[in-house]
Amino acid sequence: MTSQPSRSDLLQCLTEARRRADEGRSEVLASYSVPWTCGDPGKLFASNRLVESPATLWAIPQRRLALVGLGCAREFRAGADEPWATIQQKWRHLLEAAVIHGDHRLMLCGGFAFDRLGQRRSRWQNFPAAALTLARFGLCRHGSATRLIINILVTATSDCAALADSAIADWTRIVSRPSFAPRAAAPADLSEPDIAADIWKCKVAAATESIRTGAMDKVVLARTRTVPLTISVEDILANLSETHPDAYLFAFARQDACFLGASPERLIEFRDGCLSTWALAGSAPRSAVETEDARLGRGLLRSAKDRHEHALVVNALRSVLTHHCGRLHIPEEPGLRKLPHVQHLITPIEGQAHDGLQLLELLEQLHPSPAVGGLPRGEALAYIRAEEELDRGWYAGPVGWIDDRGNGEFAVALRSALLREGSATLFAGCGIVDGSSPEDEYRETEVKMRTMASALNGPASLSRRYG
Ligand SMILES: C=C(O[C@H]1C=CC=C(C(=O)O)[C@@H]1O)C(=O)O
Repeated sequence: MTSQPSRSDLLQCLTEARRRADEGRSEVLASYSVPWTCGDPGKLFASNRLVESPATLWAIPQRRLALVGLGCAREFRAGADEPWATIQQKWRHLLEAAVIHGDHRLMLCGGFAFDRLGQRRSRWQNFPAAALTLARFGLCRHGSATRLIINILVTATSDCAALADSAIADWTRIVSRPSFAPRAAAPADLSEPDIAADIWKCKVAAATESIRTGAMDKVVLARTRTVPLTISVEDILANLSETHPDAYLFAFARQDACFLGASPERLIEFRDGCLSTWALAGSAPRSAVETEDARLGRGLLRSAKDRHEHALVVNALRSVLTHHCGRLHIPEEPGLRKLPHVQHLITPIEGQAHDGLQLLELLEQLHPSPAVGGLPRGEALAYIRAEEELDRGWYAGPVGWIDDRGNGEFAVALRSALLREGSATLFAGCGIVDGSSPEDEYRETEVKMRTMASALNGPASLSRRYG
């Protein structure tokens, strides 16, 4: 069922917020929602991302879950030396006096840089170290039900009628904004060149040697590949959604840049104290031939090197979670997570958090897990900063959402690319442990980049799922 936003209901919500602001609050949130018939969330995001910045998209196609955020009512940030829990405190403070009209949850959506202390390069200039956005316009689809949400901050002097009118007019413009045509091929921006294959393999060899001599147990090294962008964001999202229906689809547009991907890795799902996280590490390619694919999977399950790489992640998650959980369930043996181009070892972990534990506090302790950083964490991060020669930006950082009850879900921003100025920079990394081979690790990053490479190649490549 679709209904237009009702001017009188929105005005009533805004007026009540102004009344509360008048009682001594500097600003009060008015949050209004109405049922909506969702078109294509990817299209809505893509056609508005340059005008309604920041724009956010979060979706799990298989679960029929999609969140789109356009524009900003309030953005919460944490500086490099501020705990992420401060964001949750500020969020709770804003919610205390909020006026809510409609049957919806209020949600922040956004992401965190992989390394808040790492060097910043220009390509990530609009992506802060931590930014969770309360969108001015939100679309929340859950199964067959979708709601349009309008969030507005009101002060004691706000003109509520003008706010209501401009919100309704802006939403009308948003839904009728046409899609962008696919961009013509533009020269790729190579001002920050990607590392040459030989040099990267030397880095892997050097890291393996460091590990062999006992400086670390594991380090994840990443690299990039930059290609011209010849396809629209709408088509990229449609391709990802079709090929990776059970992945976390995410897209964050900030000014003219857009970071997007299809992540296979859950960092945390948190619902009323029940939490779930996945250890995901250890990889093998897929094969289109079933028997060969099964052989590759068995080989991965038996590989001592991959089992060790995986166990380091499981143990690191266990040591964080034991402090915070009454009940904790960790299977003894990993299983396989099969994706279109690659298969991974996976251990799904579940627990019951102690009372009072906050999602963002836990998130900060879980990140970066050795699946994207290394072990010991401090040594691995220092090694990455010194040797990787890459600003990872939001790649391999947590991306996701948190709602007004403190529930939420965050994925690790893998299998992703940053689009900017006619080019797409693809990111991929792999865990280096004792016994890693530079050739194999290089090939593994190539395979991991295929998620984005094939989505960027347009519909023609989609039939070659294992190519
Ligand atoms: C760092 C990445 O993958 C991680 C997640 C799964 C498997 C991994 C591995 O086998 O190395 C990595 O730890 C990436 O995709 O860029």
